Amino acid sequence: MLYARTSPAEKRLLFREQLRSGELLRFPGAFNPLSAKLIERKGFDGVYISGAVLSADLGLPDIGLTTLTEVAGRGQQIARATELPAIIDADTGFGEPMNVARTIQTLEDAGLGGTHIEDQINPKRCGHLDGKAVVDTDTAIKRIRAAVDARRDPNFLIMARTDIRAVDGLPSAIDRAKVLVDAGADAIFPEAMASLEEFAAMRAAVDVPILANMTEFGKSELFSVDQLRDVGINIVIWPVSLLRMAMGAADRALDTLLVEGHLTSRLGEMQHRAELYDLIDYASYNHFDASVFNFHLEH
Ligand SMILES: C[C@](O)(C(=O)O)[C@H](CC(=O)O)C(=O)O
Ligand SMILES: [Mg+2]
Repeated sequence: MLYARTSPAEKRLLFREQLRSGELLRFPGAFNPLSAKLIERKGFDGVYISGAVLSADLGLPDIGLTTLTEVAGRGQQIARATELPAIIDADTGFGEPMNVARTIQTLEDAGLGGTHIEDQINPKRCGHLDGKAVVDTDTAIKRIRAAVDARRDPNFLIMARTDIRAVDGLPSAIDRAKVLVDAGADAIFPEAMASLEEFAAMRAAVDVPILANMTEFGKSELFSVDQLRDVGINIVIWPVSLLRMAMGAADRALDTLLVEGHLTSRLGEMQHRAELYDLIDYASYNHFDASVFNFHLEH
C-alpha cells in the first residue's frame, strides 16, 4: 500500500549484494510508477529510469532539455513505487562538476539506487545517433570524481557511461573506461558497443560491473540475457522498450477507434480492470478504510 516498504538505503545495500553475487541483473525501463510495479511483480531485479523516456514522455527529444528537478522528481515517483532498486539516467550530470555533485546528492535524496554520468559534450544526444561528441579525458574524470566525492551513502552506485566507442572506436572506449574506474566509478556503461566481442573485450579490461544497453533500433545488436551473461555482463537495461510497446499499442488502438468506433475487438489486449486493481493493491486500501473498495470481479 502507498509506497515501498524498503528504505532507499536498504534498497542500495541489497543492490550492492546482488551485484556482488555476479548474477546478471535485469533492469527493464519503467515509464511510470505503475509500470515499475509491473516490473517488480514479474520478478525482475530492478527498474531503469531512462532520460530518453523522461523527455519523450514530455513530448521532447532526448537532447538535454530536461532539468535536474524534473528528472529527480520523476525518479522519486518511480523509485518509491517499488521495492526494487532503481537506476536513473543523469545524462551529463546537468552541468559542470559542481552541478554533478549536486545532482548526485539530489538523486540520493530522491531515493534512487544509482545513476550514470556520461562523457558526452553538452548538449548531449541519444547515444545511438550519429554526430555525438565527447569531452576530453580530463573533463570526464572530473565529472566522475565530483560525483563520487559528493555521495553520502557509499552504496549509491555511480556508473561512468562512455560514449566514445561510436566516436573513436573500441580501444579508446577501453582506455576511457579504465581511467574512469581509476577516478572512482563503481561500474562502467559502455554505450553503443557493436558486438558481443566488444563487450567481452571491455569485460577483460575492467574489474568493475558492466552495464549493457539493449535499446532497440540503435547501434547495438539485441543480445539475449544468456548471451550477455556468457560474456560477463552484470546489468542489462531495456530503457525504452516498455514505452515503445505501450505507444505501439496505443497507436493501434486509436486506429481501431477511428475505423470501428469502439474498442471491443481489442479488449483482450487490455490490462483488465481487475489486473490493474490487483497491481495497485486496492484491497489493502479497503482494509485501511472499508468504504474505499467497491469493485467486484463478477460485475
Ligand atoms: C539509455 C539512454 O540513455 C536512455 O536515455 O534511455 C538512451 C536510450 C535510447 O535513446 O534508445 C541512449 O542514449 O542509449
Ligand atoms: Mg539517456
